Amino acid sequence: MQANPTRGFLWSDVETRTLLNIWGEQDIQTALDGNFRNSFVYRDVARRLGAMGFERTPEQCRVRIKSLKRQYLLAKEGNLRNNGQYHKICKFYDIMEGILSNRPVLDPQEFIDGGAGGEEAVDGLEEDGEDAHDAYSESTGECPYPAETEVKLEYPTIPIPVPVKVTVGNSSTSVRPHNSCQSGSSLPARPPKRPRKRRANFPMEKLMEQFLEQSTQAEDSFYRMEEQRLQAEDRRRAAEHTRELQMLQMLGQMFSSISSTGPSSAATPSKTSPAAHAPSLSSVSPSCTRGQSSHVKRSSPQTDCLTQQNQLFDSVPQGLVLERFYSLGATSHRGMEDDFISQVKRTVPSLTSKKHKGQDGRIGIIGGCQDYTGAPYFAAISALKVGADLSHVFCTKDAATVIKSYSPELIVHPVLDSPNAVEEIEKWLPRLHGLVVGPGLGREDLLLKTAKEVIEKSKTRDIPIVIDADGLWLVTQQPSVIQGYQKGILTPNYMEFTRLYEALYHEPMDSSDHQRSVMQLSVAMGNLTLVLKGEQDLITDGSKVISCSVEGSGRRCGGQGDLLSGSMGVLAHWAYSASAAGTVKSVNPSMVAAFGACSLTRQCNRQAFQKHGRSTTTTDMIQEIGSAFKKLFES
Ligand SMILES: NC(=O)C1=CN([C@@H]2O[C@H](COP(=O)(O)OP(=O)(O)OC[C@H]3O[C@@H](n4cnc5c(N)ncnc54)[C@H](OP(=O)(O)O)[C@@H]3O)[C@@H](O)[C@H]2O)[C@@H](O)CC1
Ligand SMILES: Nc1ncnc2c1ncn2[C@@H]1O[C@H](COP(=O)(O)OP(=O)(O)OP(=O)(O)O)[C@@H](O)[C@H]1O
Repeated sequence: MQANPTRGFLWSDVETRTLLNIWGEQDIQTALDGNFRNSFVYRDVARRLGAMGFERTPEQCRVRIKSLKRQYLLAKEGNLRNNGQYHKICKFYDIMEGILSNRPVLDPQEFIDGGAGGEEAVDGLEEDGEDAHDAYSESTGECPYPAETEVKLEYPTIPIPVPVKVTVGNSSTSVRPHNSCQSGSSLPARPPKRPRKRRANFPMEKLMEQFLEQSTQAEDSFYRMEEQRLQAEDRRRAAEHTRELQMLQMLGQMFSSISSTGPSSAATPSKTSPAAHAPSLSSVSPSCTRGQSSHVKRSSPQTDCLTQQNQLFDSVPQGLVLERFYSLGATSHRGMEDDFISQVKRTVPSLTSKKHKGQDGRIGIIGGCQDYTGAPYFAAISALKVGADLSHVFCTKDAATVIKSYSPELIVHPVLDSPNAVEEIEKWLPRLHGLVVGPGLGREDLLLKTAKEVIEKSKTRDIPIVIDADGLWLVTQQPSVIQGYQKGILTPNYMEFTRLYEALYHEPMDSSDHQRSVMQLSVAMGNLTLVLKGEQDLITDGSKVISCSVEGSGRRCGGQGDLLSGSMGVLAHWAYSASAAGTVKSVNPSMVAAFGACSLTRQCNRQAFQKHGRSTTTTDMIQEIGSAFKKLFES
């Protein structure tokens, strides 16, 4: 698809988030700060965006980033943070803050004046003073704003309801609504340049709020329309993609039936060619998880995916499938797994006699009700076995005695269904390093409400939060409870994933392309780290997908997900501590923790299965945590 140069301002939220993701990546930021020509950097940004399915020119990316920076600075400068107004001005404030707070201080004037500075210059497109003004208008569809207000926002060329009237001293200035501004040849004459000192007398903040509110409304309605259009386009593309795959599969079947009737059928000739250059098929499965087979009649669930995958790889020219896979920016080869394992190793705290109890982690589990007592126990004991010093369970009254009876190691609080549950749990939050919400929580409104409030309070304390099981049910009802919280990790199984996807996108996910779906969902959740559990665990933070395919076994007993979430709670605490201490760099700590916990769970499964075979239970797996951990992360 060709990038459309006339669509400069038409950026959907998802597209913008994806752009910010890419732009915020360490290597891009370093390149922008360093000696590279920015034109090269934005070319790379555009290429990566293209790989995610959004075709944009480098210039469009650059202008969009510049505009976002401007909005961010206006919001920041406008001192609107306290009353929460800043989000109206800059929807992506939190993401920008996350990225820009790690960068050298920005000069707000640089963006307000529209002058080119550092990162802004691009070969042949340098912006400077007034020229920058025009270049900006043309490529974004935004109109120049009277110079004395110094407000430049990105918004589409649709009517803004009421022109804002502004009084400066004795003179009154009518701020022209945006639709008066046409792109290209019909651009109005540029307003006369005013001396800068007049700006000081202007009632800037009030005007800015008023104007921005109106333009944001107009922008919102425009984006809604645009979103609908993009969704329709996505549906069309998905249908096309499915048709393509079906045709290729039919072709493959035709070829194999021809060759199997031929004289050399015993050598399965249809397979020889693709298999010869198939790069580690076991770790490259763009579409298969256990869940997908629920749509397919299956005789042997454990081999189902492999069979489907092999059929596809056998019948379809390899390049087609792999190209699509890699074009999504996904990496899943062995080297990537090794990299992540060594990152996890770096986060593991050393065991020294200088430490006191609690320093290696105090983890809280929110869950446990009359029906489910096993799940919170599994999660809490796994946290301890991985290496946390203390593990707390906050459960209902009737679950508490049962959970206590499983293990004297756990600290059990029977508070979840008490009238002042939130206050009771909040008392403990200052002492907790990680929270796991959901194992055995149940779906009663009252308990979900308590869980929601505890999540809100934990966010203000910057505690890493893993959400699993019924906690994901809550997120499906109210995604905003965790949306955009960078220390949040969601761990859905296939069922939980589809529910969440449909809640956010209002349409079924593309079950032929899980890589893309996890990425989309993560972006829609504000770049939350997401683990789609299955034959391979797919882990993403919206910028890339890594897959964990450490060998497990075919045994799928209930509770493995609880082992995963409990251990992830500890590893998340360790990863964020290591990141703060500079021990791990240039990598999202949540991704490291997620990868570590997935590898560990699978390794436990494998070891337990070697001993117990079909009778393996989660308790057997928990007994393997010590040796599995040592094998993976301490060898
Ligand atoms: N010992 C205990 O106390 C334990 C308690 N637990 C606690 O139970 C609570 C509810 O959790 P949950 O597991 O029943 O709900 P959920 O995951 O929505 O499954 C519902 C249905 O979805 C399906 N399904 C599931 N996975 C799928 C897949 N990959 N691919 C395709 N389909 C899949 C499957 O449907 P089926 O195939 O049976 O028709 C399944 O029955 C929660 O609090 C949890 O923590 C557990 O931790 C276990 C140990
Ligand atoms: N088909 C599979 N092959 C290998 N490992 C798997 C497979 N499915 C899941 N796993 C492993 O088991 C772990 C738990 O995933 P699972 O899908 O069982 O979660 P869950 O349904 O939430 O568990 P729970 O029973 O605790 O609710 C995952 O991290 C993954 O590593």
